[in-house]
Amino acid sequence: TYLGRDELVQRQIDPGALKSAYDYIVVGGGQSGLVIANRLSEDPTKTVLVVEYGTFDNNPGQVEPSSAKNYPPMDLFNVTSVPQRALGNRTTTVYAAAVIGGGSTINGMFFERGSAEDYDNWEKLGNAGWGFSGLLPYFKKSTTFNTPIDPAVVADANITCDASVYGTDGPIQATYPPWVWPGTKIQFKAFNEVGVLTQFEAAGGKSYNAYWVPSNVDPSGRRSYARNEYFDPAQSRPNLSLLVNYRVNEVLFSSTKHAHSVRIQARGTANGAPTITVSANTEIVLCAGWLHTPHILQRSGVGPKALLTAAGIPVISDLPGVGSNLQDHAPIFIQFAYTTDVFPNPSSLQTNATFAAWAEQQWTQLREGPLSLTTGNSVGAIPLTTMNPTGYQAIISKALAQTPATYLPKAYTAEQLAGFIEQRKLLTASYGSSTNGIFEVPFEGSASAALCLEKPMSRGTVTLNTTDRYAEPSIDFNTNINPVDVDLTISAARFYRTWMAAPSMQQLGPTELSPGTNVTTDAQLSTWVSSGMGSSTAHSCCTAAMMPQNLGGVVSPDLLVHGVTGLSVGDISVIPLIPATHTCATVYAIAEKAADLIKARAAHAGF
Ligand SMILES: Cc1cc2nc3c(=O)[nH]c(=O)nc-3n(C[C@H](O)[C@H](O)[C@H](O)COP(=O)(O)OP(=O)(O)OC[C@H]3O[C@@H](n4cnc5c(N)ncnc54)[C@H](O)[C@@H]3O)c2cc1C
Repeated sequence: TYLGRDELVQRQIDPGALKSAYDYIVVGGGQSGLVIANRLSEDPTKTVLVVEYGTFDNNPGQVEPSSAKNYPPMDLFNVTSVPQRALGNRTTTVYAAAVIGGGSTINGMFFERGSAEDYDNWEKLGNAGWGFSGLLPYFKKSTTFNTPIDPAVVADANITCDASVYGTDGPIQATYPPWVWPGTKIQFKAFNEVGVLTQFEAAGGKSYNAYWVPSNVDPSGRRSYARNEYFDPAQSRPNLSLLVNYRVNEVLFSSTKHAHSVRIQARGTANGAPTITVSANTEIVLCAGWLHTPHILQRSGVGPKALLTAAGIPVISDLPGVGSNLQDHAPIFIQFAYTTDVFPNPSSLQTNATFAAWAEQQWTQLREGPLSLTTGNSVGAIPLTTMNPTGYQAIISKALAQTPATYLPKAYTAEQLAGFIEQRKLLTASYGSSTNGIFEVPFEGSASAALCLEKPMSRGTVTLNTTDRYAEPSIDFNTNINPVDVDLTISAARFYRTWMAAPSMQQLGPTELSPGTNVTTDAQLSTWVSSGMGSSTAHSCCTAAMMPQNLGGVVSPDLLVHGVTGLSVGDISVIPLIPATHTCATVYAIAEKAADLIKARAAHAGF
């Protein structure tokens, strides 16, 4: 159901109704912010204010499956990267949500977790309790898995799942939509033939090889996300307030470096326009996402000293890691066509009017059929040992022989270098592991795919504009700046060809369109990579990393910002090393765990 304007106005607060202080202030009402606000306001004695730059997207279409592939510009910040040196100086697309519910409101609803190794690596970077076993209770707490509504589809496609790895009463609903393109089964079989086995269930820490992935939709196929599952049920709590269309400019600190309030300003007003200061009695929690959490920290005097000084911002905590360590899953589109495709296939919706009409009717009358799909439900997360069995050792040796500073952002300090060297140890171990995906190949019956680099060596930055701190920061992914990332991508492209050459695939008649069969040498493939790769699959993260301060980290394992008190981060920025998975489910788990940590320390302090 959708709220009318009057109801909306009721649950938002007018700036005039703001109190001078709340127990908690959550900065950003995106995906993680709404989870944390819900959990903190479960205690009716605690007051919680959420300040969100965006507003509600009330378009009914935004909860339909078709919204998975259409990202409304009004729900995103209008930003691009700086020219990417290893991508022929192209600027690349940047995704940062600007709407209530954040990324969960607009994302592709591909709802998976990483492998156990992904999270165990976080723990190894100095973060006790953040390994897979520490996070699994929070993955479960955030999610309910519903039995797929069409058992015939499940049986026919042989979708296997183990509901016990999910929760039974978590807010976010997940299931398999009632449709699978027939070609998907052939693609699974072809994967098996080239050494990529099918997982029975990936979400229990086995997200590598080939597997099925549910969509975060409710049993009627509608988007299940932070707004409708975490915010709407809490909206009547008198202790929870939400202020929309306001930007948090800065966090303000006492002389003892305690974060006591935030300064906010109406969206769209000019620099120097009136601001309002609101205080937090207990804690301020930054949930402004990978782009703006570091931006707000930098504006507030928490960040690299040289940068802050250049911007004329007094240094509260010299944390060089704020805004660096940026990672994402860089994609490149590899294009094939099937000359003898099965019917129906994904392009039948465009090429066959009868089928398209049938699909439309299935959807409007029964909410079934191909239009129930979000972004597909199957993926390969291929270990490097499978993609390149004869070459992976050489890639590992090359990575370990590099002088790291050569490829890292210039501003990296000795601490950050030390942190990267720790990350590199773990990354190269992953390159040699048969239980961790290095490249992702999403598939749903189409011949083409986006190959996504899951474990990059390159590191990017988010940097404050020193002459206008309220302008959008400069975003440099540094995609493929480390040549190891190019080697990995070449391995993936060659392996895709191997997959297309598998015996079962031949019934579909695959033919290569791009890069083209004449593009074979490392040099040729490398040119293709530099001209075609993007920087982001909307999984940007890691810009306020949870790592020790002597490794360039920004927050401790309890998510408190190093060097100050009363300030924590609860969003995707805290990830130290990007997991080989789409990030939404992981963000729910982080936010659920963050809320428990925040509650526990308040109880301990007697608040
Ligand atoms: C287009 C898109 C498609 C995606 N597809 C998938 C997918 O299919 N599967 C998957 O698993 N993941 C997907 N993701 C990734 C996933 O949705 C995100 O990683 C996740 O939502 C990030 O959550 P977050 O809480 O860290 O940040 P966000 O949800 O982005 O929340 C940050 C919030 O802070 C607000 N904000 C920013 N600055 C300020 C400020 N100064 N003051 C106040 N508020 C501020 C923003 O408006 C935003 O609402 C996708 C993401 C996008 C953007």
